[in-house]
Amino acid sequence: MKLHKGTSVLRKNQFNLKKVKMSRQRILIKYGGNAMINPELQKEIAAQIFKLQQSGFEVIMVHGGGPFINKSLEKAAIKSQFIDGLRVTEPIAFAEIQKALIGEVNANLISVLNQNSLRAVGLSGKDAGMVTAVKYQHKDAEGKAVDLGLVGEITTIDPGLINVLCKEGFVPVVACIADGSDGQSYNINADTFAGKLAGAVNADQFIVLTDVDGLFLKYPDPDTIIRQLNEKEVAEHMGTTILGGMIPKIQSCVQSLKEGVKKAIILNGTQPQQITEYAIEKKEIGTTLTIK
Ligand SMILES: Nc1ncnc2c1ncn2[C@@H]1O[C@H](COP(=O)(O)OP(=O)(O)O)[C@@H](O)[C@H]1O
Ligand SMILES: CC(=O)N[C@@H](CCC(=O)OP(=O)(O)O)C(=O)O
Repeated sequence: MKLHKGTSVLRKNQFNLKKVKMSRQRILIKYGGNAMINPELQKEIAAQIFKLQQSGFEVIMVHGGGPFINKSLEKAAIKSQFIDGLRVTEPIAFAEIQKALIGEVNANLISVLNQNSLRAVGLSGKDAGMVTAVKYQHKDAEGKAVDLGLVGEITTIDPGLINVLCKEGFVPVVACIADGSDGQSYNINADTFAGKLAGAVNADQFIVLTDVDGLFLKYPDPDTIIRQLNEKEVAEHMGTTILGGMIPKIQSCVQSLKEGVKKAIILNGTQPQQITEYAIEKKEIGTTLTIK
């Protein structure tokens, strides 16, 4: 059949679009902590995500917001305690944490992203029952059970909503909270949440943004940055080189790789240009995790 010239161009474009969509790479970015507190940095992060989309990537963001939660709890005169990097979450604290993460951090982030050319959609794990959780049963170094309150462990993830949004060019921005089938809502460490979600949505790349260039062999000396680390080396460095906030970041990267993510890296979110330097310009930066 002979097609009208215009139609044939349209068909050709549609075909190309389909092809691009089918081969689109998906990047999940974890954004949190100190790299989040400066609004100017948030604008730059938005510009980086825009560049990724222009280059054909689908982008999903998971965010934390530790410093914002700390402020909210302080304001409400609720004491906050961390055990092994996890915030002990009493019900009264949970209410403030949920307000801070969904009502403040997520809402503000969405405004910044959408004022900077993106079509970002604010979510938490609760939406459409995307992420479900159970109470996390923590054990200390001696194997003794420790009650962390409403800290959750992810049980299921339904990637359907994320797939629909990404296909249409939206940027899902997900706060690290989920419901349990027991009627409780849970507070989940954002690194852990992000790594699990990266695996479940078949992300090609998982980028963890923090406030340093990567993992340093001798923290805080940036000249000792470790460019690549495999699972065996992670085990060797755990508790010696890998300390504090780096523990859940490294663990979530390894977890995501085990669940099929192709590349996992820690980059400096206070240097937002690192995102495209890594994903588009392929510069050798950050700390890359591997499982081989
Ligand atoms: N070996 C290490 N190399 C780099 N940073 C380290 C290392 N060990 C511990 N850290 C700490 O981990 C921090 C990042 O974790 P965290 O503060 O939880 O980040 P975020 O707030 O971005 O979630 C760094 O600022 C640093 O203080
Ligand atoms: C259970 C637990 O510790 N939850 C975290 C969730 C936020 C988070 O992880 O934020 P960052 O990524 O900014 O650290 C908390 O309450 O601080």
